[in-house]
Amino acid sequence: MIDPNLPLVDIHRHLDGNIRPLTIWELAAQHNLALPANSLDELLPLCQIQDKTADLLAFLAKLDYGVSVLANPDACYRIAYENMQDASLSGLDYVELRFSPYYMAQHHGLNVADVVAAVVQGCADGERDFALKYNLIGILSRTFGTDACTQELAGLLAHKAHITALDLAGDELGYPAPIFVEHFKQARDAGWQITVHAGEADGPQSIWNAIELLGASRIGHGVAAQHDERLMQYLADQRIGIEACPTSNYQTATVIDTANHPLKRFLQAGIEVTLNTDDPGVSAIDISHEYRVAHEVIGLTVEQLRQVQMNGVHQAFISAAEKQRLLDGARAR
Ligand SMILES: O=c1[nH]cnc2c1ncn2[C@@H]1O[C@H](CO)[C@@H](O)[C@H]1O
Ligand SMILES: [Zn+2]
Repeated sequence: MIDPNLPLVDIHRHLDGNIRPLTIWELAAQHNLALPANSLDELLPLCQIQDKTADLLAFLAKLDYGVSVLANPDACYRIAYENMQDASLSGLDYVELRFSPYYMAQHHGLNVADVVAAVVQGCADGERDFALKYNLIGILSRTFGTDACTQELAGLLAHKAHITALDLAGDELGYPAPIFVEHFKQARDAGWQITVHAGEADGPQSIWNAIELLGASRIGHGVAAQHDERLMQYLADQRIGIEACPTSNYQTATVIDTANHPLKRFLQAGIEVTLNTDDPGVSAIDISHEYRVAHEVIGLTVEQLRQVQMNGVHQAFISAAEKQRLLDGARAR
């Protein structure tokens, strides 16, 4: 299903939604933190999805266990480093890891910029040890409101050169794009690319807002675009990519069943759809699972899967020369 002669990338992957359960367990023990579980087996159903949740917010609550054990910057370093190892083990040639430093800092009152520094170092060491390319995307967690996002942005800007893009994630319905216009203006001024979670819990207007008000050149999920023909045409014409994450969309009840995911429809409309994992640790999946689902459940042909794989390269936040290096590397194996 995955073509070994093409690069394999994952460009929508939350590193704070991919904390190993064993690491959660070990960090809790190391820092004397209580978990509502007496064993690793009891922890699993708390921090991983069982089939599906009622809605996006119920899904997002599952991420809280992982970040609750980030007691110091070393713990943040560890999960970043392990994310690079996980990405390498799943066969990725290139990964864009996104993270919300305010969310990671919040439980233990860590300094936001220190969290960013630890993540930057963990990923850089992981790149050296596990031989895969990466870029980091900073997240503003909209759920905490505009003031917290101002702090979060400042922490990310303190390490501006190590961050490639800015994203907006969390409660899309409660905290819509228009209240973050100023944050994203600063991000664009810093030279960052923009991708925004939109059309996941809210409708097509949220996607228009992400593009027109925040400057998004990629859209996370974008499921609601299927209800707006003009928007689908616009995404195709402007080559604004959709970062599709089908299993996450099923688990958050964004789609009723995976077979009805609009991935195929988007491809037919000429949109550069990519295939990604979102929160692989919480969803208990990996990238090969998503390709299998796209083929067996959503019904993409082998040729369409190859198209999706290539779209990931096209939409990656890297230069044309770096894209060519990925293509050459894959062809040579
Ligand atoms: O599928 C998703 N939709 C919206 N927000 C998400 C999703 N997965 C994780 N986060 C949010 O991203 C930040 C951590 O990286 C947190 O704000 C978490 O709630
Ligand atoms: Zn996401």
